[in-house]
Amino acid sequence: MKLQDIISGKTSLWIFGYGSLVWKPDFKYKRSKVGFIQGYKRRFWHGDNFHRGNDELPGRVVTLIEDDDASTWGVAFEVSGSQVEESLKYLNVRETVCGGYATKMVDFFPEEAGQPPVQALVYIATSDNPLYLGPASPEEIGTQIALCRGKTGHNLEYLLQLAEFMRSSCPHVEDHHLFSIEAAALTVVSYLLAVQ
Ligand SMILES: N[C@@H](CCC(=O)N[C@@H](CS)C(=O)NCC(=O)O)C(=O)O
Repeated sequence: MKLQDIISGKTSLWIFGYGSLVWKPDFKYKRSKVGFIQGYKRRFWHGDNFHRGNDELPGRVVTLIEDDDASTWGVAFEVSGSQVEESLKYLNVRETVCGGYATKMVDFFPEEAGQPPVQALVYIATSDNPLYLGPASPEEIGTQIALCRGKTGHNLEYLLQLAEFMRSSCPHVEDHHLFSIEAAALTVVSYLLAVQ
């Protein structure tokens, strides 16, 4: 895949989303496919002081951690022609400038049987990123998410929308990390509502 061919619109570009992009891409695309990438696990180990948190109370959003035995399910979006530049410009601000994510090319495997893998662009926040928060228990992460909000909305929305995507579009995938955090966050929310 040559960058020149993509920019000139000769070939399309696939962009893989595994967090907010799966339920809110907010850029124009030609088509999308559910599928997975190999060699990475999705973890709520990245901080967010813009979209879902602030400097005092950073939210938690997902990133990808290298793990040869893991795969991460999400959605790949195909962009072509003018959509390429438009989507990359938009994502550069949303993901890189505001979110601290860097880009990488990976193989994306569509869920449909017999479909060959395609190269896809993915946004990953690495552990050397100043916003990186690292591992914590589901209870700690769930509590942080239940209490945080930022310029785009509540951190809880970010969590619940991703959990709902996985249940509805990837029902065969058991994502213990995601669903244990969802359960912990909902426990905190039900407690806060009960003591109101
Ligand atoms: N790069 C991942 C995660 C993207 C993500 O969650 N990025 C945050 C930036 S910190 C975002 O776009 N948030 C928008 C929102 O929370 O609505 C993906 O492909 O979905």
